[in-house]
Amino acid sequence: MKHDDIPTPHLAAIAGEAPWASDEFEARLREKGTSYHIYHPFHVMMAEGKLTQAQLQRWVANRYLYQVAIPVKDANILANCPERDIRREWIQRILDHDGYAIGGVQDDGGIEAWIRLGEAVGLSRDDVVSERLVSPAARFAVDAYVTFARQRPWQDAVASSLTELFAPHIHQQRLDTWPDKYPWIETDGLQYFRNRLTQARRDVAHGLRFTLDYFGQNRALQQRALDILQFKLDVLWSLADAIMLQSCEIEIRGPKA
Ligand SMILES: O=C(O)c1cc(C(=O)O)c2c(n1)C(=O)C(=O)c1cc(C(=O)O)[nH]c1-2
Repeated sequence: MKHDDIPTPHLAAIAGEAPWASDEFEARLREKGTSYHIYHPFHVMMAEGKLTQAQLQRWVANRYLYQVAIPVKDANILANCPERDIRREWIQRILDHDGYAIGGVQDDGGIEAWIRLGEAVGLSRDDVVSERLVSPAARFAVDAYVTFARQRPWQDAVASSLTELFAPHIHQQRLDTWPDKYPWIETDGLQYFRNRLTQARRDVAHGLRFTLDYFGQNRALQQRALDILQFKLDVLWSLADAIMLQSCEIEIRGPKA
């Protein structure tokens, strides 16, 4: 689908309207942060120290699905993108998560750091990588994101990564609250969150620059970028819903549920 061929009626209706200035467009994207999953009751409970060890373990185990999906999602963006300049910057995201060993330099990557987080909360490596603790609904939520990047124009998939605008705040919140609220977690296990503080800011600077520029061409595209960001916020919210429901089940039926 090409972007000059916008089928959605509400976008067609505003196609003739003047685009918002870039700073207003950016402010509207940032306003979407009010529905970020940091406000989901499960994440609020997490920050308040109200989760049991079993609940926190389920969160890490389910979120592993998202961690392994991200580089696959990014590989789909690369595969769909004919622009070398974009690919040169975007490829870094895959290296961040998968790690690399190039010319004697090695980085184990974010997926490995996430597995170590799993170990720090008391799971075994196999508990995490086998995905046997994940809920079916969490899998649907994560699949929706990968499928979006696979099937939609690569520019849409770039815009869908912009929830990362809000991610440093939630990573910092965990770094600030977990040592006090969950002192049983080894602090080495929190390295994933420390790494993401800089990686997410760099990613988002690139993704935001592109989105403001490309989707800034007209009002219909600007609205489309906002709709895409809402879709991605909904993916993250649904993932948290799935984890919260599963963690209620284990409270009721015990850890074998
Ligand atoms: O822990 C979180 O709450 C959280 C949220 C998000 C996000 O907002 O999409 C990402 C991450 N973490 C993250 O660690 C990460 O690497 C990441 C990549 C992306 C993306 O869409 O490309 N989102 C996120």
